[in-house]
Amino acid sequence: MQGSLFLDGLGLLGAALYLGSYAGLQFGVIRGNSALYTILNLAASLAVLTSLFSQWNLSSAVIQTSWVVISLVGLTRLWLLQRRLRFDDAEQVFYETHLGALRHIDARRFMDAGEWVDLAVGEGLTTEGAPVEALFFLVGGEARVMAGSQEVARLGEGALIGEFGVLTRAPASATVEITRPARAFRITADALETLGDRNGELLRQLSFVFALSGQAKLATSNARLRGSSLDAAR
Ligand SMILES: Nc1ncnc2c1ncn2[C@@H]1O[C@@H]2COP(=O)(O)O[C@H]2[C@H]1O
Repeated sequence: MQGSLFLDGLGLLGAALYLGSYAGLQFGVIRGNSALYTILNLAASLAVLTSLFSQWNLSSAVIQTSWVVISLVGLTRLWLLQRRLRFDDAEQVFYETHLGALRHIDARRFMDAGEWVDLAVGEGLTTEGAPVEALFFLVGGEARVMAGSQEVARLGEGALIGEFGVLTRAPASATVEITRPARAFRITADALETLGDRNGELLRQLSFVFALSGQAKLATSNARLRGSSLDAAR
């Protein structure tokens, strides 16, 4: 008798969980593709399924068992997706420095289309006047930026290199060469083009990211020029 009371209670709890999750979905409190929604449905179906042991009903058992299986498949799919979207430490730095405005999945696609490379001192990343073949993102190390024979900047951790020309394949505005061993994310102009053909929104976001980086560099260069012309005038 007590056991049957317990099972009835469990059945009612299951019903409450079903109704609560459905109401949450309809009222916009819970998202249908969230883990929470699936977990509530899993708990509801397990509770109702267990409660059937007090009063067996085959069709209800079939529904609840199917609900449990579908929920478990859904949760496994969500877990696999989350795992795939995870960034390692270097990727996380890249994401936080430049790619925060991108959807997680698009940042993942972008990074999957490139590779991480170790760059030795003397290695050239761009050659002034030659088409930009790849974009680099530096993690550590250092590179110098040469316009003709003049050094115009030094770039280190967090810098993008090649962002002006990589999408348009314009001639590089400067020659960039590694001066301290660096680890870098590298994505070729070809890979970016393929990515952009498939995903126009990602291309638009990347253009924005590259423009922001270029703007910051221009502002730094202008400030330096302003400083040196003031020095010259004194
Ligand atoms: N004044 C500058 N300061 C910092 N970086 C620069 C400067 N001029 C050129 N660069 C970098 O050198 C790269 C050469 O290729 P891009 O012109 O595509 O993009 C350029 C920038 O990433």
